[in-house]
Amino acid sequence: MSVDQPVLSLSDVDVHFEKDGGGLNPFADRPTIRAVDGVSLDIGSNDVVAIVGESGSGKTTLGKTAVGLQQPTGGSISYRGQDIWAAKKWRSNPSIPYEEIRRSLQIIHQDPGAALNPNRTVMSSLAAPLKRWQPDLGSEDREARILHFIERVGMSPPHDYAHRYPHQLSGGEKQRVALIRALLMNPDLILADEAVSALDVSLRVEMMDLMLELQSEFDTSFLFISHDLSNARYIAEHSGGRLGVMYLGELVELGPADEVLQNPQHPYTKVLKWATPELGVDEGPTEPPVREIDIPDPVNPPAGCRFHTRCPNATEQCRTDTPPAANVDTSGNHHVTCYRATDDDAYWNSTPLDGATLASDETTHDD
Ligand SMILES: Nc1ncnc2c1ncn2[C@@H]1O[C@H](COP(=O)(O)OP(=O)(O)OP(=O)(O)O)[C@@H](O)[C@H]1O
Repeated sequence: MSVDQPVLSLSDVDVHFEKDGGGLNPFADRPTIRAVDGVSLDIGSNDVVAIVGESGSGKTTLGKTAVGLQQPTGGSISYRGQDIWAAKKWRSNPSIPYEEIRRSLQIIHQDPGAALNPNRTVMSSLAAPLKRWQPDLGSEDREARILHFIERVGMSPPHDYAHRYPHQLSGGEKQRVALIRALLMNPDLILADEAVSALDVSLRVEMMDLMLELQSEFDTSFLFISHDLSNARYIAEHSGGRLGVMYLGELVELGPADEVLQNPQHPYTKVLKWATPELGVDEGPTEPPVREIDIPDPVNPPAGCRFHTRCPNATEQCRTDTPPAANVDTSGNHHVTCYRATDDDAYWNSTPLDGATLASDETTHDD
């Protein structure tokens, strides 16, 4: 294993589900939901990636797949060079055992209450996984470590909080306990799936600031998932991380947060930006920059570029061909899956679809 090896490497990952259906005919083909399609993403040490996209775009499925909870139906996913599913099935004598991979990849969910046993105190809930992963740690050291973390996340006095039950904690406090539980495992990466979405708006920034502080204190990588661009932006910008945009199962744009927001290249990223008033875009179109409001069904996504049915700049080429991910900056860090990112493509000679135009709307481009 090389030290330069990414913590996680997703290569051309697909996750397709069979949908219940077919009516009364048991032999009918079941429709396929293409929850994640062709996603490639490397996450390094001490790296932060925030993924944003509308409901149903595949964010949760991608996150679960990244941490080894969902098996991909195509492509591969590896932890420090070890294929996670080969390790899980103990194929080819894994260089990293699956248990080690599971410990290194932790999760905090939107609803931390659901992950806490209502009949256990905070101390007991936090001690259980530590006992499993570090059986040699004496009970006094274990308690001291837990109390230290409780205080570190701002719950003071720690002894008081340690003896509370989940129903005696606020939503923000439960989320802090979930964060401690993840950190106690000394993980390489934490998946935070809509981890602040259920909190009051006033508490969200506080919680995100805490995650950012702990991320840098422990050098833990974060995969942060949110349907809300302002939250995803906050995390990615404040950590100097990357922002990824998902649309109908595909990662359509990925790059440094500033770059993606100030110079969005995918027409869908421009839509998300338009729909996020917190980003301070005062000027620009009053209508969303799309031809169609409705999002297509992921069971039967459009051919070609999946966004072509809504895209204000779609051409015949977008309807029939799938654009490859292109780099749009010289450092090679900003990728976009759109023909418009390339200068010399046949796209520019292709006929615009009904209602579309090749011209950019500069007000949404350069604001
Ligand atoms: N286990 C499953 N079986 C069948 N379909 C699934 C399953 N999990 C997810 N899906 C479908 O896959 C698509 C992507 O779902 P996913 O939850 O990953 O999206 P999301 O972007 O996280 O949305 P949300 O924010 O609403 O959770 C959806 O159409 C969803 O219904």
